[in-house]
Amino acid sequence: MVRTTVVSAPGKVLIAGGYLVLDPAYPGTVVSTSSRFYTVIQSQEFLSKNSIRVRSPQFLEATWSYSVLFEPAVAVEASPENSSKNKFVHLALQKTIALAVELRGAAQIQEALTHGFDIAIVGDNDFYSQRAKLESLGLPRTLDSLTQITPFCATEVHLSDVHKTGLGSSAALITSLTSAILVHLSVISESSLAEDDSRDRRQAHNLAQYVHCLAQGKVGSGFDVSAAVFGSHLYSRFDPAVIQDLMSDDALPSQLPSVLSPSNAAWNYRIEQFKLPPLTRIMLADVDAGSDTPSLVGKVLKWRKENSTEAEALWTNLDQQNQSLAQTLLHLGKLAEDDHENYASAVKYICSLQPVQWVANPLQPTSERPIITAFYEAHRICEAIRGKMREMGNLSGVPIEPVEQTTLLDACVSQAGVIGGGVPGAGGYDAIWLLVCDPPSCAPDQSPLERIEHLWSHYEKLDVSPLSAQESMAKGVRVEALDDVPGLKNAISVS
Ligand SMILES: Nc1ncnc2c1ncn2[C@@H]1O[C@H](COP(=O)(O)OP(=O)(O)OP(=O)(O)O)[C@@H](O)[C@H]1O
Ligand SMILES: C[C@@](O)(CCOP(=O)(O)O)CC(=O)O
Repeated sequence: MVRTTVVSAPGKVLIAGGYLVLDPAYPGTVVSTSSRFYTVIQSQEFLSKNSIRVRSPQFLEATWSYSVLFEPAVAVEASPENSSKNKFVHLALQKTIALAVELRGAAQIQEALTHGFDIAIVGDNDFYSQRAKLESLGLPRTLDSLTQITPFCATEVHLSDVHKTGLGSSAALITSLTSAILVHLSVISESSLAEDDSRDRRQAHNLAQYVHCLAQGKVGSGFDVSAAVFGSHLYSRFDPAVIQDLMSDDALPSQLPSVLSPSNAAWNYRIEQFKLPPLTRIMLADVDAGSDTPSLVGKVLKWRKENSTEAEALWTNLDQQNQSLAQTLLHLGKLAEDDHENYASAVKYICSLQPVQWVANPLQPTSERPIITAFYEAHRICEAIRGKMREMGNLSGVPIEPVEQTTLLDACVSQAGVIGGGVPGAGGYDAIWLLVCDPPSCAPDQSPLERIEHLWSHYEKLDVSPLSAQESMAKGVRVEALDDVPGLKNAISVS
């Protein structure tokens, strides 16, 4: 029987904390998405000993072959016949196998590679823009249309030409790939990877975080990898010094176990529980081809450095608003837990009213009032954060929430039942997020979801296409059964 390991990891949306989260003093609020990357590893008799073949069947000419050498030192070499390079995949193989050899000994890893590994990697359709596909199928840009596209559908382009949607494909890919190899080589156990804060999960985090930094050639805040491993949370970054010694070309495999160890206290990232309130749903839109995040980040950080007094005041204010938003959303979750009936009834009530009307009704039952007030507070804070992010953009000369996005977001957040929204992460032209009420059994003409879909699909000033992602119910990285993921077996089968 072919031995198979499947590990998935979610994408992310940073709803609050863009730029600030680069500084360990300021937490960011990251929501992990139902859209995931999947890595499927199969030990195949037809592949030669110590060989690894990696395939990304959603792309043209996306197969890469590698050989694992154990002498004189462990190394993973790309085949000269590969038609392209994939730095992310290559580094993931090199570092994960080197760590595995250090932790389990070369003999165990060599034994596991008696039959070569076939590794297939696929991402949910949400990671890549589906506008062209919807158009070619003659389908309107709605959530329902997205369900009609084959899961993990072929993009018909080379990987380097794909239009990504900003959900953090590389972080989800690296996390699912490195964790899948660790599980397949029995370096970490399936059951322990599933536990919230287990050693194995932290081991998977430290490795993925390191490989992602190496592949990107820089140490970002790391919230994307952290969301891929742990799911939604409030994230405060780690000190880059922890991996500094491993970032150079001279780094030795023997350094990996201690630096990447789950017991290494220098991994000082902080994670606090977070999830969106019940009966609400995040909605994401792929807006327009866009902005170049690295240059946005560079400019904002330069402005902050050169204008430290003004920046300090702005950062402090934004941080207060960011934290208030997270706490208000968590408080709503608590209110729902304490009194689900009144909570559900309050959600239903605000569903058909614009935010400005939510707290205007003096006849509101007192039992629902604190709930509605908290929803209004969340709305108000989202708007305040948007204002401050615009200010950051204006001051640093960067289109964080450019005027086109402002017009679109204003139209969205004034709809009945919309709690708030903004530009995710670094901002720019290419995406927006909204938090909308999503009560059960809502008549279509009463549903905020449908109102937003209608607004987006009829919006003439910009191309706006929904993504199907919701908040992930499963927390972060997880082992899957190949047959249980709809469309996965088909997507990875060799045609
Ligand atoms: N399906 C895939 N198969 C193999 N490699 C992939 C795949 N998707 C992404 N990659 C790797 O990740 C790299 C893209 O990384 P990059 O950092 O540009 O993405 P990102 O910023 O995470 O994207 P996003 O816009 O989704 O946030 C690609 O060059 C490739 O090496
Ligand atoms: C600007 C920044 O804070 C967020 C970038 O987020 P995104 O890639 O736009 O989702 C950078 C970072 O945190 O690494």
